[in-house]
Amino acid sequence: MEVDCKQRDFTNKRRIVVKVGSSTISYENGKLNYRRIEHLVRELADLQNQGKEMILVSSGATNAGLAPLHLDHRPRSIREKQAVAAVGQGVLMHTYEMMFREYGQIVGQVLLTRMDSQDRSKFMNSRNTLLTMLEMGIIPIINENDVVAVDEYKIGDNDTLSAMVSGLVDADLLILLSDIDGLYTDNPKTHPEATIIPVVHTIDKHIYEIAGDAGSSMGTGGMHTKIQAASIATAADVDMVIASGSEDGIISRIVGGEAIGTLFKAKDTPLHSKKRWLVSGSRAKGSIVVDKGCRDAIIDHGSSLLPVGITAVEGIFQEGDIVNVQYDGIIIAKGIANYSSININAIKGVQSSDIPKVLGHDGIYEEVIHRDNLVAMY
Ligand SMILES: Nc1ncnc2c1ncn2[C@@H]1O[C@H](COP(=O)(O)OP(=O)(O)O)[C@@H](O)[C@H]1O
Ligand SMILES: N[C@@H](CCC(=O)OP(=O)(O)O)C(=O)O
Repeated sequence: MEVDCKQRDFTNKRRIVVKVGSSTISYENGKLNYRRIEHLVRELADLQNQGKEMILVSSGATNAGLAPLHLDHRPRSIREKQAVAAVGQGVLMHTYEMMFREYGQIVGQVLLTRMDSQDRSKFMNSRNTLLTMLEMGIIPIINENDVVAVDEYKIGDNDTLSAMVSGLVDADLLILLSDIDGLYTDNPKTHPEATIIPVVHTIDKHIYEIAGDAGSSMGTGGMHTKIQAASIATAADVDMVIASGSEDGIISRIVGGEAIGTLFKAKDTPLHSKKRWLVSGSRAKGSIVVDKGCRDAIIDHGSSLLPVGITAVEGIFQEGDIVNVQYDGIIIAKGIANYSSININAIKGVQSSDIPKVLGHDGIYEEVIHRDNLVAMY
């Protein structure tokens, strides 16, 4: 983990995704914080006027549905939460639409589920719509489609959704606004002595270990989902900043290059379309666990994944499915498997030249994942 307090050069960042959490745009009693929303809208509109392309990922539908339904807390059951979100999403959009109109901006609602990016053609469709909106000067306002998204179609948190969106539209910068002003060495709500980390260059196990759960009953996922988001964004070549949503003017200051919050540096390896989809849209069906040598070959040398470095296989998947590659308990890469989980189990630890001996006619590939179909996420 390196620390770097230098000014950041964000002047060329043109396409910017801003994500606001429920805790940023609502009060603790669940009601909307109009003052905050107004400041946020004003900043986004102003940056759009400067020629930037702004995209807003906004949480808060569930909270915004509480007051109209005379509820004082979020319901427990998923069905009721979905019904409340259906009401709240309308309230939220109406509020944004009115406020953005005051500043002469047109907004469009985009509700996504994992299904909308799971296969590559759907990924490209969602991408085309969003890019067309940007071309037309529309500010997309995105949330998960909570009303229909359950189980396997659910992304589950808007930190991850905003990182996926950033990859989907080739964003230059992702800003996560939260109730905390960055990643700390420990959860500052329980460890007041914790200090902020200004820059993270590599998202390693230590970074996951210090990231805890949500600080309020309103947030989903806490710092952990923000680190997952950073892993997707930086692998998709997008810089990401976590900063406080309660400071007025913070987005402009970040875009202006002030060293605020925690910056997660992009990998600086522009990705081709297929790899972009692998990182930002696809969902893994299982995991391949590798040893240290294999980890180093993939991360440090961009090598293919060979059977000799595999120690275990998790889940059931087929040849051609997308899988995570794990080392030491964290996901270090994502790729398309050349073999099924059953066959990988049979060839794990084996030299590539011996694959045909183990698998017979099925053993046609030297690599379990070819480097062209493998993206590092570490
Ligand atoms: N290492 C850490 N650094 C900063 N915050 C942390 C850390 N670990 C856990 N947290 C908690 O994560 C919270 C932010 O996540 P969350 O409540 O989900 O916010 P949001 O609603 O903005 O998405 C913080 O308020 C804090 O309590
Ligand atoms: N889609 C949900 C929010 C999910 C979510 O990630 O919330 P948060 O942690 O506040 O960003 C909603 O609009 O209520």
